Amino acid sequence: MAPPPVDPSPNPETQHLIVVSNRLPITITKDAQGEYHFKMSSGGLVSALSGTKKSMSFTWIGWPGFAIPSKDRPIVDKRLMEEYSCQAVYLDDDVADRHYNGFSNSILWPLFHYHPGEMNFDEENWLAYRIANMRFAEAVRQQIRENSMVWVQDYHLMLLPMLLRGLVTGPELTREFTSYELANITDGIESEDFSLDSRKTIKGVKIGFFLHTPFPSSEIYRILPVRREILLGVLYSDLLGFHTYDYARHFLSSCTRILSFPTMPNCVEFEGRLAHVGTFPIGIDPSSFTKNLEKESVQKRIAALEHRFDGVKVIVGVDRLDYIKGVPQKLHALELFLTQHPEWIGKVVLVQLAVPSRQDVEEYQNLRATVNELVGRINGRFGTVDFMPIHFMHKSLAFDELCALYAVSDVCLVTSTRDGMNLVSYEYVACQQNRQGVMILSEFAGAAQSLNGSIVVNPWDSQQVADAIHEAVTMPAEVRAENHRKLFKYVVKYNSAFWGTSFVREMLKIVPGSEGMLVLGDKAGQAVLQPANAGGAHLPVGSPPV
Ligand SMILES: O=P(O)(O)OC[C@H]1O[C@H](O[C@H]2O[C@H](CO)[C@@H](O)[C@H](O)[C@H]2O)[C@H](O)[C@@H](O)[C@@H]1O
Ligand SMILES: O=c1ccn([C@@H]2O[C@H](COP(=O)(O)OP(=O)(O)O)[C@@H](O)[C@H]2O)c(=O)[nH]1
Repeated sequence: MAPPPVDPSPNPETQHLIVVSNRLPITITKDAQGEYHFKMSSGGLVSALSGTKKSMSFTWIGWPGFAIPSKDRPIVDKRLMEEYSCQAVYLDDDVADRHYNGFSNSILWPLFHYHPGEMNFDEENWLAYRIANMRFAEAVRQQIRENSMVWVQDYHLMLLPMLLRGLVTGPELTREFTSYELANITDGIESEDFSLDSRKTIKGVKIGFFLHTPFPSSEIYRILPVRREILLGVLYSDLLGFHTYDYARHFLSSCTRILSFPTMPNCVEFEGRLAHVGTFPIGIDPSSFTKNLEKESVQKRIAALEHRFDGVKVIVGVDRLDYIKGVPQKLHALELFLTQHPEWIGKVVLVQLAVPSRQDVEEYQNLRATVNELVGRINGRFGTVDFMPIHFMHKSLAFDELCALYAVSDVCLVTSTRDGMNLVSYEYVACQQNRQGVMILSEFAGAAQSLNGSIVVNPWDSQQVADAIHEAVTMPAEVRAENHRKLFKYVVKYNSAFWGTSFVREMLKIVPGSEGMLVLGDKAGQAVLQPANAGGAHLPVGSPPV
């Protein structure tokens, strides 16, 4: 079967793209009068994809974040589609809770961030994960047409590529292995909406998947009781993207060790098809920060903060209150620094913003107590009537305030014990054109592979982090300027639009078979496999790791 001709200059700007993520990028609220309000949300994935939106048109499908009664759904759906090009996936409260808190954030999240001790595997939560993924598959199917490109985001939706592939491939083209695996995932789940009986072939559909978290070493990954199902779930994608080369490499070795599938450096071969694997480091939309800093109100706020912290070096920390962000490690290092350098007491403050996150999950509640205690202890030890070394806020900040805080800070301190990328480090660099502050970055954040010009530290080594704080607050202006120049150049060039368009361009280069699979030839039922991009180096696509 000859592959259809490929457009030699694929153009992401004209592509029909369906983005699917757990959360919609819109925060929906209902007031006392029963009226609905819609607002663009904040957060890493939202900011990255908002940048992409400038250069591509897409429909975004996701969960609205809370239960919306059936009678209200038509009006919500209408506004979402007309004003934001979005479609909601409605989940029952119990399914939503078990899918998000129970499976995604209590099993996959801790495991992917090397915290197997925090992992609580539970069959009910696994069932909810499968149900939620099926609901998403059904919602996406409503939008799919011939040659659609579907781009699935993150660990909440790792079964979706397989379920979608099942829905857009007619029974006549579905191989036995796939039928068996689909039955395994959907087994025992009654659904009016999701029925494999109604599947039919829709030609040219391409499916991409991007993981925003790390993919752990196969030695950690293999702990997962449903390790096979999750790997197979994403392998039905045409292109799988990761932030760093290491995450991609870990994924490939898990495919070899757990599934015994043949892998090449940039793809996995199975079921007569190829799943391509690539590295696409995400970025931010730097202009949204630089432009915001020009606003008069933000300039006034910067002046007020500079006055407030006159003569004091400000270290900023901006983290969701998550155990992966290494906030206790950061506090220990600050304590050590102040102990070893008492001359800096009263002259350095840490402004730590801890954004509330996933508060229904027990580990997050425990972390809050630990952090509160540490902040109290350090402030009690080094604080005076006039001065507190840590300004701690457990809240989220408005964008203007966040930009002003980034801009007035002399140092940004990121001590994540694992972090897929860490966009805060990029945002800090974007806001530092005037001050040219110092970026201290954990080697365990994906960003450390790209942000050349930072001081890279091991957050578990308190002495090293304390030394880095000292180096940062005493760094000569010309060294700061040179480091910032490199960092800023990188952040501007490898921005979120670059990330999004690079991924889509790679998808466009892949040649689908008539059934949307990457089979380039078929002899007597035996697939003849060739990489869609002969010699194509999907590793790395974005920028070379520094
Ligand atoms: O939606 P939440 O549960 O509140 O969590 C917020 C996001 O957290 C995770 O972010 C990751 O994606 C960032 C962008 O690629 C990356 O920089 C960061 O290192 C990751 O932790 C999660 O993966 C997102 O889905 C959540 O929206
Ligand atoms: O009060 C705040 C402070 C920060 N952020 C944003 O949260 C994102 C954090 O992304 P990152 O990749 O650093 O980590 P994640 O929280 O996604 O794991 C950044 O875009 C921040 O600007 C936010 O939404 N509200």
